[in-house]
Amino acid sequence: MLITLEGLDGSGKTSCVETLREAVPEATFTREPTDSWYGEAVQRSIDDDDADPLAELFLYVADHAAHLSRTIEPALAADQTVISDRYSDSRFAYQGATLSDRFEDSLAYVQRLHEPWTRPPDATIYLDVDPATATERSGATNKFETEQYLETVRENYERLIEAEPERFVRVDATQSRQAVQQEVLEAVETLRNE
Ligand SMILES: Nc1ncnc2c1ncn2[C@@H]1O[C@H](COP(=O)(O)OP(=O)(O)OP(=O)(O)O)[C@@H](O)[C@H]1O
Ligand SMILES: Cc1cn([C@H]2C[C@H](O)[C@@H](COP(=O)(O)O)O2)c(=O)[nH]c1=O
Repeated sequence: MLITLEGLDGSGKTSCVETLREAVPEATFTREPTDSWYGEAVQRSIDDDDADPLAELFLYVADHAAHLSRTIEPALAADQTVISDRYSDSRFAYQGATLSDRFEDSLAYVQRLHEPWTRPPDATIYLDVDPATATERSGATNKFETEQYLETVRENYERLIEAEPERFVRVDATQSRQAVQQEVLEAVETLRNE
C-alpha cells in the first residue's frame, strides 16, 4: 500500500513522519524531492529564484520517475507499506500554481504528464493549514513559501480532493502537534487494516 502525506510547507508533514517511523518501523519511509542526484537537481532549482518553471517541473518529474523505479515499485512488490512525504499531488498543486500563466489548465497539464506511467497513491493524508500559518511555521525559506503563492497551491489541493474524495483523509493541521500526530497515526492504522 502506498500512503502519501501532502500539505503546504510547514503543515507538519516531517513532524508526523517522525512519529510514524516510531509507530510503524516496518514501513518504507521516503520523500519527494528524493535524496538522489535527481533530487539534488530539484533542490538547486528550488534555491534558484530565476528557475524556469517548466524546466523545474521536468526536474521534479525526472526525480519522480527514478523514485518510482528505485524505491516505490520495489517496496510495493515486496508487499511493504510505503509512506512518502510528498508525492505526485505536490506537483499537481505546486507546479499547477507556478505554471498557471503558461497553460489554460496547468494542474490538468501536470496530471496528464504523469498519467501514462506513474503509480497513484492508494491513500493521501492531507495536512490542512492556512497559508498564513504555513508561512509563519516554515519561516519562508524558499520561493514557494509566500502566503499569496500558497493560497493558489491550497486551491489546487482542494481541487484534487474534490475530484477524488475517497483517496484523501483531511487532517486539521492547525491543531496542536500532538493532536495532529495522533490523528495521522490513527489514519495510517485504519488504512493499513482496511
Ligand atoms: N501542529 C503544529 N503546531 C505548531 N507548530 C508545528 C505544528 N506542526 C509542526 N510545527 C512546527 O512547524 C515547523 C514546520 O514543521 P514540519 O517541518 O513538520 O512541516 P513540513 O510540512 O514538513 O514543512 P516543509 O514542507 O516546509 O518541509 C516546525 O518548526 C515544526 O516544529
Ligand atoms: C515534491 C514537490 C515539492 N515541491 C516544493 C514544495 C516545497 O516548497 C519544496 C520542498 O519540499 P519540502 O517538503 O518542503 O522539503 O518543494 C514542489 O513544488 N513540487 C513537488 O513536486
